[in-house]
Amino acid sequence: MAKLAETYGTPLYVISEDTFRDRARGFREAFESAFSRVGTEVSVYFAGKSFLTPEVVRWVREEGLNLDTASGGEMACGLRGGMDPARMALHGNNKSAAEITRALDAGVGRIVVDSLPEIELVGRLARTLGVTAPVMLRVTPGVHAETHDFIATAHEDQKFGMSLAPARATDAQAADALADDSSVSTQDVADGSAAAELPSAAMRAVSACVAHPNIDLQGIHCHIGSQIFAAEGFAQAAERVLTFMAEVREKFGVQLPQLDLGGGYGIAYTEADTPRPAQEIADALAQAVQGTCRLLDFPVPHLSFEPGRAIVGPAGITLYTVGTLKAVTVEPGQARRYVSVDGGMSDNPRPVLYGADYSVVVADAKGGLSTGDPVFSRVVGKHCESGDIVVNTTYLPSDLTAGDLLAVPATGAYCWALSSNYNWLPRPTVVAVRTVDGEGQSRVIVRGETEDDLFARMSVEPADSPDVPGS
Ligand SMILES: Cc1ncc(COP(=O)(O)O)c(C=O)c1O
Ligand SMILES: N[C@@H](CCCC[NH3+])C(=O)O
Repeated sequence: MAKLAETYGTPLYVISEDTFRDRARGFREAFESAFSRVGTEVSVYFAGKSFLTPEVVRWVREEGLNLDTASGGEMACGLRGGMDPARMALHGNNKSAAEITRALDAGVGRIVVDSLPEIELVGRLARTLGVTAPVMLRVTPGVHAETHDFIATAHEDQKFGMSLAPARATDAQAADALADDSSVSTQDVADGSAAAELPSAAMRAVSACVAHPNIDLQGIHCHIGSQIFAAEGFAQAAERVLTFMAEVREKFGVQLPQLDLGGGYGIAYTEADTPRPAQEIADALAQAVQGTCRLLDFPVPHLSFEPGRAIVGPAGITLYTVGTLKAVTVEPGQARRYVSVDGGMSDNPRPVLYGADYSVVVADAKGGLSTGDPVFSRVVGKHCESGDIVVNTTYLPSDLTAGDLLAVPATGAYCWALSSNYNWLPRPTVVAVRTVDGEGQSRVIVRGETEDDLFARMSVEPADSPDVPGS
């Protein structure tokens, strides 16, 4: 770590290619083996939103995973990294016509449609291009995942997906649908008597897809949220979506061949987190899917999964250099030492966004040699925000001094991906490390930004332009 910091400077994101590959392969093999025992195949998509560069795309494809993208930019990165478009998925609750056209043109394997209006848009664009769009429908199964509200995505009152719950006449969308349906009178809408007849948004979406000649409806997608430990939520979601697929079969005579259960598997940020091994999650899910399919007399579909954090999160570490140290009285007789480092919320906004906890270790030689007592500490960044916390509560040795090196583990996911230039801090370098023939190697996979990079995108008036009088 000290050598990396010396070579590349800090703050520094360090990504272990070996850990990434091991975890990517581990997830793929765990899901493949669990579901082969219940007689079906699986595809594992790496969720690119967690951390994506062309180099990462190469690791993903070499390990036999597919790629989940959530924007035109992520899709472009996948293509630039050499991913077969057929092995890519495009997500998003507000895809632009340009993004959809690009996906159709490139031959992206699945477009995960998020809303009723999007079906119309995808269908129209596919017709214009003379192609058939491969579509999955994202539904919200109404599962309340135990995680931070901002990263839970399967309950009703949020922006993603289409509800499986029957619509009520009071719903704005439902009222529109009823108004469009000539078999229902305005009076029925007004007094709500047609409500029981009204199908869910998800069922109406299936109906629209089935009717469209340029849409090939392949299956259903759901994603209950992120950083989830309990397998029950995933199993419950699978059960509800499979029940819906059986209803689709009954209503439309169509047996959808694909079920995508998204990602969301939690990782350990601190010792308090207890993630389950991939094999355990996969086995539990395979059992739940098989059990539900038996009950419904529905053939087990092809399954897909989209882990992001669980693959890249533990592969990343951020290195910081200690700067200012300050003791603050918390209450009489109790002090907290504030340890400021040379980065913060611009390279990791997760603590301020989600109250996320991290751990920290001293990463230079002193880490191993220190005889200093542990001191109650908080590691903070250098930004103009008091919420700019890196590690909320920790103990660091009393002899910690400016210039020491700290390492924060488990920063591989949603740190670089969410980074910013707040306070004009250039984004740090990302260096990938691996072991070849017993030798550690490192190389830059994303060059750190310089001030010139930041100025390069701005109009800069010549220094001799006149000041506004009086200013
Ligand atoms: C549709 C979808 N798939 C996959 C993921 C990846 O989630 P995670 O990184 O928690 O595995 C997300 C993010 O929550 C998502 O929205
Ligand atoms: N950005 C979130 C995860 C969002 C997952 C994408 N839907 C996090 O850092 O935990």
